[in-house]
Parts: sequence; structure tokens; C-alpha cells
Amino acid sequence: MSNIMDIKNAEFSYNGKKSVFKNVNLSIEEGDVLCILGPNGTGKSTLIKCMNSLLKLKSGEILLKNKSIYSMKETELAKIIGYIPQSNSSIFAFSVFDIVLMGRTPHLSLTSVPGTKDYKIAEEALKGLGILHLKNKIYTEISGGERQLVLMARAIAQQPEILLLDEPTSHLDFGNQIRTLKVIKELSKTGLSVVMTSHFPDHAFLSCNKVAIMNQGTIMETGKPEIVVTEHNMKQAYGIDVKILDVNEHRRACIPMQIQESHMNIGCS
Ligand SMILES: Nc1ncnc2c1ncn2[C@@H]1O[C@H](COP(=O)(O)OP(=O)(O)OP(=O)(O)O)[C@@H](O)[C@H]1O
Repeated sequence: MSNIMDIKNAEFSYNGKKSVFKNVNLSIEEGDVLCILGPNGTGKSTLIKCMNSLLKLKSGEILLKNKSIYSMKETELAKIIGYIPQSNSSIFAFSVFDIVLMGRTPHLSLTSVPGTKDYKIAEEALKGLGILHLKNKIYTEISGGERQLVLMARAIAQQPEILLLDEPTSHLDFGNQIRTLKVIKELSKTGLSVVMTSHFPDHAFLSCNKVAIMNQGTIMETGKPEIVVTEHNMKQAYGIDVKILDVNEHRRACIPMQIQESHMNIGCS
């Protein structure tokens, strides 16, 4: 397997302030699904934005197919990297189909318009996520969860080699969360690499082959979900007690333990 992305000794700070993270080292191979876990504000979204060259590292490097991302043009990056940010609001009242078709832009020349092949790919992406029925709706008139699925369809239609997903399931209902994780896993079997952030350690068991826990300004641990998502590490990262259970031979789960009454001191005397 070859590495699609290598992050070496990465350090980042906003406007020269205290570093958000440093000493970050990660390698993403073809077909990897890497889940970045970690408490609020530890820099998961910032790291994803650095991987996409939206933010520039203070030091260290990010290589995309052995080439520094800073030496690559935006159009070149757009052919390889797909990105879905955390916020999915939009002021543009395009149809859902047009939004998904926009995913094809990096593959079109400046003068060309989408053709039959592009239309087919966009339709297949909507179908794959079970949202073909939204095709003619106006993007600004659909729900937050539906928008998240539409942006996922757009990223799939883009046919990138690596997909960066910042909390891809945050607005989705229980069923759509699991279906989206399944789509991610299926896509990885075609060779697509995925980096996603999540607030649910269980998502790592459901769809990922690698996990990185970000905590206190660096990567606390990285490796296979079975090795990294442990009761000890979850307590370290999130400060809560969880149980790791083998539901059956294919399914390991991470569930929080019951909330102790003594933890529920919310000021009611
Ligand atoms: N534009 C910005 N300017 C200055 N500081 C920022 C900016 N964006 C984020 N930060 C700070 O950088 C740190 C990391 O933020 P980031 O959004 O990357 O964390 P996160 O792990 O993705 O958090 P969450 O899980 O809550 O989404 C936080 O302390 C945050 O306040």
C-alpha cells in the first residue's frame, strides 16, 4: 500500500498565539479510513483544514502523494482532495442536483460544461446515499441532515483520492449515521482514503481501520481501533468511564457507563 498523505512534525497556531497542536505525525494509506477522535477544542477541525491547505502549518510538512501540498495549485489539490466542513449552511439557492454536479468541477476544463457522464455520476452519488428523491429540491429549503447528505454526495461525485470529512454524521439521524458510515467503508474498498473526525468512539469500530486521538495539543495515540479505543484511553481523553464490549465476533462497541448521581451536581440544592 502506498501513502496518499503524510503529516510530519506538524505544528499550527492561529495568529502566532499558543500552538493548537504540535508534533503531529500521521500517515494515511490508500483505502484507509482514519477517525480523529478527541475532546472539544483539541484541534481536529484545524488539522483537517491544514490537510486541505486551507490553513498553513507553522512548521512541519504535509505531503500529498509525496509532494508538499504547498507546492500544489488549488486545481491540482481539488482533483485529489474532497472536503466537507463542519458547517453546511449556504446562501445559494441551487437545486440539490446542481450542488452535487458542482463536485465534477475539478474534472472539467475552463470552457467545458458537465456532460452525460458527469450527470450520471452525480445521480449515482445521490442514489448511493438514498437521497435521489431530493434531486430537484432547493438546497436552502432542505434540513440540516439532508444538506449533510447532499454535501457527501457532492464529495463522492468529485471522485477524489482522499476525502476529508469534519464530523460527517453530526446532523444525521441514527439510521443515516450508520448508513453514511457504511458508505464510507464501502468507498474505502474502492481505494478511496478517508479522514473523518467524530465525537463518537464507536464510529471508529463501525467504519475505520485507524484511529488517532488528539488530546492536549498533540496525538495521544494512533493505531487500529481495537488497540486505541480502550477504556483507559477514553477515560484519559474524555474523562468518562466507558465499557468496551464484544457484541459478537464482528462487532466491538464502546458504550458509556451509567451517570453516577454524584456527577449530576447541576446546582439544584
Ligand atoms: N479561526 C480561529 N481563530 C483563532 N482560534 C481558533 C480559530 N478556530 C479555532 N480556534 C481555536 O483552536 C482550537 C482548536 O479548534 P478546533 O475547531 O480545531 O477544535 P476541534 O477539536 O475541532 O473542536 P470541536 O470538537 O469542538 O469541533 C480551539 O481552542 C479554538 O478555540
